[in-house]
Amino acid sequence: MVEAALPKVKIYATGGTIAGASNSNSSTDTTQYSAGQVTVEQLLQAVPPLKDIAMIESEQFTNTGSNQLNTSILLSLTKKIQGDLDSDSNLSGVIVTMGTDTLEEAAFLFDSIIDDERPIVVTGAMRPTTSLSADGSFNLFQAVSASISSSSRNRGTLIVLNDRIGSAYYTFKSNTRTLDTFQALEAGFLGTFAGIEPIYYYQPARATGRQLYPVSSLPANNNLPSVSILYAALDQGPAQLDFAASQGVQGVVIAGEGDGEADRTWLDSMTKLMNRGVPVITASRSPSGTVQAGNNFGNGTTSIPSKTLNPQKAKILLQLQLAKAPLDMQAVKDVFKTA
Ligand SMILES: NC(=O)C[C@H](N)C(=O)O
Repeated sequence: MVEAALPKVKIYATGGTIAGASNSNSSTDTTQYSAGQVTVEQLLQAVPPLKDIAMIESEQFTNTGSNQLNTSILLSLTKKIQGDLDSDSNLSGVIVTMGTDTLEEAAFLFDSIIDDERPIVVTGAMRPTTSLSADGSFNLFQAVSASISSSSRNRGTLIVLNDRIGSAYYTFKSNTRTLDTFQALEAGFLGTFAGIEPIYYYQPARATGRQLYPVSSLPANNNLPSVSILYAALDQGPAQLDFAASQGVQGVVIAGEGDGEADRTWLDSMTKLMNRGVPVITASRSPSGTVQAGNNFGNGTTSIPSKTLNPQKAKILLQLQLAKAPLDMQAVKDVFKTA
């Protein structure tokens, strides 16, 4: 009897706590360790049963904390993933291991660009490899298990940690420490795991607002337009907005109060930027809820509300849109209308 070949997956490892290790060799160190210390080969060796479920190819893409990544590095990774999917019809799915700090916007970027029914599964960990009850190896196993499941297809990029499957569009890091940090408070999770088996609550679907920016719409040099996120708070005047404008920023996202609010004194600076063709998106510093208004600053403001997107995801969307159609304000408004 000929044995059926195992499904083939590709893992790109970029570092993070899932590849982290304590500097003091302490099994209770979950705060002072260094991210990106362990190689992808070592990660795989720590999960022997993986070889029973999938044929794994792996590549050490970077090995760093996710705060050291940038959109240029992530774009080059995204292009590689799209290339792998395009050239290998035997590939069941792709896994990216990374730090959790910027995982939500990295996953959003993959989801916005990669055009394929096969899943991209992004995973990480909250405890380093040297810790008691380190969560990385089981997260990695579940990520591989999700990536080879036919029920994961046509769902875009998935975030898998701590027994849960979330959509890259809505899921965000909600807690600096806890294992259940990734949440999708309003949209809900797409699924869970019964042990290692992914269980989906719904038929495949994409987020309503998801826009596709295929690789062909993106710059060959992987440099996306510069967009700043500015944080609103009491007593915070428009100086940071004026500074960003003086630095030639190409777009601004305001992490506003509540429904995207800021001090009324921001109004002039915002309007000037918009009149110069620099889009100003109003998002919220609140962790969930939509931003609808876009003109709460008084008469005549024309900022663009981020709708369901938090500031860091809105920033990626604006960067992708400005790369595709620079200086096209109407196109930016249209894209955020359905976000
Ligand atoms: N849990 C983590 O992975 C956090 C880490 N600082 C990182 O993002 O690289």
